[in-house]
Amino acid sequence: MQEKTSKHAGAARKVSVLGAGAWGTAVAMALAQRHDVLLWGRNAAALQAMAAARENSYLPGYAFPERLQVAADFDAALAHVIEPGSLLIAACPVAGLRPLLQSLKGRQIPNIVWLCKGFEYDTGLLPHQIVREVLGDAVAGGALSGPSFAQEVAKGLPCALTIASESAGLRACVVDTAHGGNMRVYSSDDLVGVEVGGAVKNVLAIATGAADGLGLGLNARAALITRGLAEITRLGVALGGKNETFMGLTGMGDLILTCTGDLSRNRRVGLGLAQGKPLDVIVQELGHVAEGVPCAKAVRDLAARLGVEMPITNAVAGVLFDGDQPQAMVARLLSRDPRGE
Ligand SMILES: NC(=O)c1ccc[n+]([C@@H]2O[C@H](COP(=O)([O-])OP(=O)(O)OC[C@H]3O[C@@H](n4cnc5c(N)ncnc54)[C@H](O)[C@@H]3O)[C@@H](O)[C@H]2O)c1
Ligand SMILES: O=P(O)(O)OC[C@H](O)CO
Repeated sequence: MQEKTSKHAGAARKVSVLGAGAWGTAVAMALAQRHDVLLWGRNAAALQAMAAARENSYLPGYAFPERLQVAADFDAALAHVIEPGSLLIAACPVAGLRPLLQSLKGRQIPNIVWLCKGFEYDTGLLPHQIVREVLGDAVAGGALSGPSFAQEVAKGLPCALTIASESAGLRACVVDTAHGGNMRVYSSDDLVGVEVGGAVKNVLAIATGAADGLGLGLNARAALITRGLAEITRLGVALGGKNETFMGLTGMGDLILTCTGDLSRNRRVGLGLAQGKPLDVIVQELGHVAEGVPCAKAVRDLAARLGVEMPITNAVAGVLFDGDQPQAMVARLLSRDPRGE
């Protein structure tokens, strides 16, 4: 894992990353160690500043590799990946995925990979379902997910991710492109399981942040993470995911990272709620997306429709949207009837 160039590292490819937030930039930087990467963002002024400084102010102090170029021209980003075997990466939040994909409709695009973790707020759809709705079945696509803070990846620290796709060709292309150096990439055909794990862990990180912020201790934290994993698994299996996926990188792995790592924006939402800060103030202070907020509402609605029990998610949604106090969230969880584990 510490080797600079793995023997599995594939030949240089063309990659375009659409979305120049923290994660899109960190992934672009990692891939530009070996590939020609073009990073596109919708804010031309921010892109110009990045091109001049050779860094993104979201990730201060981490210089862009030579093979990373930035562009505000959407057509140029698509032209960059015209050759077969190239990779297009959608790196926006879930809320931006549908509009971004709509601008790809009717264009010639290669394999597409998305990095967002959540359910769409209004529809309750997972990212792959949005991709299918907008682009149809003809385009091979997959979700790249797993425990990964942008700052650590930008710094070049080791991480392990999973590419989930129903297309074996897409999985092979992504492994060939991204596996190597300090990044390990595993494959899975369980798109639903991988996406559900990545989405719901954000809600549970809000719960854990709130519990830690209230000083409830490490025992409470471990209980929330463990029962949270049971909750993720129940929903994921009900939606067609595989049980074992939730024990892997995109399930338990990402849940542990996000619930315990102070780099997590979702955990920081929970810490802020415990301090009594209003949600809009917390979100404004973050300056980044916290997917667990819209996801809590989408998951609460979906679980109710499916008859899946999700007490921690419901308690988080109560604090976020119904004016419940974080202390009441804990009391509500503790007062549930005893049951078999
Ligand atoms: N930051 C991380 O450590 C990390 C790690 C793994 C996964 N993710 C996931 O990646 C996604 C993006 O997170 P981030 O950290 O980059 O968020 P961020 O808040 O740092 O940046 C989001 C970026 O997306 C852009 N954007 C929004 N809507 C868009 C649209 N329609 N078209 C193009 N660009 C659009 C914004 O302008 C902004 O630059 C989220 O779903 C997040 O959960 C983040
Ligand atoms: O900062 P968060 O809470 O959005 O989490 C980032 C990544 O999803 C961790 O894998």
